[in-house]
Amino acid sequence: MTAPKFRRILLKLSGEALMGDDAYGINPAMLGSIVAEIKSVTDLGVELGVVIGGGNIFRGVGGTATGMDRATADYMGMLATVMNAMALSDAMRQAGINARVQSALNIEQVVEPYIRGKAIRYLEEGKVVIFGAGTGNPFFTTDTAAALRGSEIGAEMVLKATKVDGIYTADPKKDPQATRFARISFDEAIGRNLAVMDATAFALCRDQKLPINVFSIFKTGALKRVVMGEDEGTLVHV
Ligand SMILES: Nc1ncnc2c1ncn2[C@@H]1O[C@H](COP(=O)(O)OP(=O)(O)OP(=O)(O)O)[C@@H](O)[C@H]1O
Ligand SMILES: O=c1ccn([C@@H]2O[C@H](COP(=O)(O)O)[C@@H](O)[C@H]2O)c(=O)[nH]1
Repeated sequence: MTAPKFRRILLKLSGEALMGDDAYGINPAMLGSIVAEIKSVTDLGVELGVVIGGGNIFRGVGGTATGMDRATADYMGMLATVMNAMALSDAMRQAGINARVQSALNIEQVVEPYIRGKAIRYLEEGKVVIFGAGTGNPFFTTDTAAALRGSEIGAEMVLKATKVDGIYTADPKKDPQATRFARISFDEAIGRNLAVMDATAFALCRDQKLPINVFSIFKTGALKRVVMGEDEGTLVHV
């Protein structure tokens, strides 16, 4: 059997994707199918860190729309990602995957704090590490957390698993004429202001020479295809 192309990766999972067909929250069937995709790569021996979003529960910008203070709303958003991380970890446990949650915000009665050295040790032991609470700072996103944790753990690639199957010339959900890039450089993605990922995340990955692959979490086998080095979604390169 062919070996995976990557030894250690950072997977950014869309929070919104967890809703499945529901209007809010975590859909158990959707969670189960995401875990099955993850198991297909952990079974290959790939070391996996995961950052999960919170858009299925709460986003800071949504809170500010109702007059809430931005930083307060962002802390709520970060706590939403911890709930998703806990749900994902438990679904992994049920599927026989050994996972640990580490949080960038201290809530030690609930999950352990983020400690880089410990996270790396868990990865070396074959455990999946789920990084909750984003970067721990308001005004950032979980995309930036993925770029940050990916850089810290020495991941060879950031895999952004989202609701669309790659990066397009414009948001494909709004513009049916948009066309997909097979590959795009960081400079072009930033220059074109492509909103699939925030510019801070793109810039950090560019500086760290950490490639990103954007693909659909709804497409069965796509995660494994990326890990095997096959052509899937959009590759963002230096
Ligand atoms: N140029 C583009 N190419 C592809 N998708 C784009 C583009 N511009 C905007 N998008 C939108 O960006 C979305 C993905 O980014 P976003 O981080 O908002 O969602 P997410 O991955 O579901 O994250 P979250 O974890 O916050 O829920 C896609 O669903 C798509 O509709
Ligand atoms: O480093 C971070 C990461 C996230 N937030 C807040 O959490 C929500 C949910 O994250 P998404 O990336 O949008 O899924 C986000 O909208 C922010 O409000 C943060 O403040 N800092």
